[in-house]
Amino acid sequence: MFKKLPGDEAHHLVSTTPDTAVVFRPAVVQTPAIITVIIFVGRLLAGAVRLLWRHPIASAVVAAPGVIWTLYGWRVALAVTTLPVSPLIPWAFFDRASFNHWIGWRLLAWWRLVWVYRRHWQPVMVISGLGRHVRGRDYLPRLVGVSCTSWADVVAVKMLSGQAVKDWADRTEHLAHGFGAVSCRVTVARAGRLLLTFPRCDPLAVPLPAVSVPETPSVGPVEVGMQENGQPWRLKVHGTHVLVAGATGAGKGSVIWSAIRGLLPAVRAGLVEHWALDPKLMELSYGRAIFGDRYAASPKECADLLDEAVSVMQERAARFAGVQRNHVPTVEDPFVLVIVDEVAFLTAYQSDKGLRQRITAALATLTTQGRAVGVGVLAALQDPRKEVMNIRNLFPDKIALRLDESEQVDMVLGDGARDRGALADLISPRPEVGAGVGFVRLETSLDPIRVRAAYVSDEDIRHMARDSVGGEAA
Ligand SMILES: Nc1ncnc2c1ncn2[C@@H]1O[C@H](COP(=O)(O)OP(=O)(O)OP(=O)(O)O)[C@@H](O)[C@H]1O
Repeated sequence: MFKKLPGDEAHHLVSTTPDTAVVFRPAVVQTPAIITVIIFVGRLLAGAVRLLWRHPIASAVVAAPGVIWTLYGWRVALAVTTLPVSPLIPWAFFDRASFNHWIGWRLLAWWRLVWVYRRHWQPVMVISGLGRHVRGRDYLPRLVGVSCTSWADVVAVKMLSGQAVKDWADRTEHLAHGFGAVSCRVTVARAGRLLLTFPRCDPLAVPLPAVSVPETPSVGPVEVGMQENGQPWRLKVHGTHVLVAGATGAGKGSVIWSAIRGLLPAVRAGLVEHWALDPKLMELSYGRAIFGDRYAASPKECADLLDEAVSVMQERAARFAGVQRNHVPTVEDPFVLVIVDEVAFLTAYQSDKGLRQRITAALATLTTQGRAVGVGVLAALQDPRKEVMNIRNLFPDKIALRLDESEQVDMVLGDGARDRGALADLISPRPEVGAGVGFVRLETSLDPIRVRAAYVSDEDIRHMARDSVGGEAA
């Protein structure tokens, strides 16, 4: 407590030693011990009443054994406490999934709420700058609740009035480290309410084997890997165009090959055709037999193949005009998926200006007009800068695998994607941990989803090529 001086007096103070701060001596008030004790006991009682009021069931569960012990002895108390819990043990052993669904995750959520989030809430909010300390009072965002899934804690928060989502998105690192997680993602639940996702473990840390080839022909969405929440990652290829961006070794090949693999039954049924452009001669050449004569490697061949795709597109557009607005794959008009490995080889690094312009024009035509007539483009790209790929915005769906620089994340996924947790520049460069890992934005949500593509090995590709040759021969 500081002795208060009226403002006028402070103005008229004259220091006899210039450049020396005026020091106000605090007035010390001795509080009688009895008052301190009364305040302490009062707070204790108020806390106990608040606890009973807020958590009546939990309090009863804890207090009941003590009461029974006192009244009937410890044997009865032990029997009463263990009997209701005993059926849970076999349940947890034999049907872990349903046990976790009904009991396990709720218990864990309660524990994480008490032990991690409520305990650290005040210091983390104040130090990260999300809470305010005004005239001795803390104004903190409200911790609404915690729920747990198999891999993450989801914390519901009510923001302080006047706060913006960006205030939180800018502090994901503070929040993650403050609550002992490796990362934090911010999602808007509704006006003023956020969901913060703190991963507890990483289900994508180990490589995924190739997804088995589907039984029935389908043009997608094709299962190409797994989402962070354990759900399959299904990639839409029909009715869109997809750009896969990632540094060298990021695993672009695994996305492309998983998509090709998932469409194989539809290829055999004649509903899909894969057209491959392989300017690096490394990736797609491995399964060359899958593409038949729709395979091009030299820039001239690539330009010719793209022009052919444009012709197919224009012929269909002329036929469909006024008859149908969307493409339905049939044997007569199959879905054509034009697959381009390292598209910048053809658009930016191509020394022949004439070919470069031809290829860029054909790609731009396909990506602007091909969707509705059943011609899609799936392209891989190492460097997403505009100078390298000036038509990248013509691809409605983009996937950001490991990127070299943080600025590249928003170039691929759109403004604000990195702030919302798409930390593609922090994906591990170790192939076993980070290859095929990336972020996507699904149509239904602005929030980026972390995914991992399944790894289609050389052996898998050999099988696929052999089967497609066998299939054709049959
Ligand atoms: N989904 C995946 N899961 C695990 N490991 C993978 C996966 N995809 C690729 N890898 C490993 O990472 C290595 C690099 O992958 P890949 O060649 O597909 O990357 P890329 O992005 O196509 O690179 P580049 O642009 O240089 O061709 C592969 O040799 C493989 O061992």
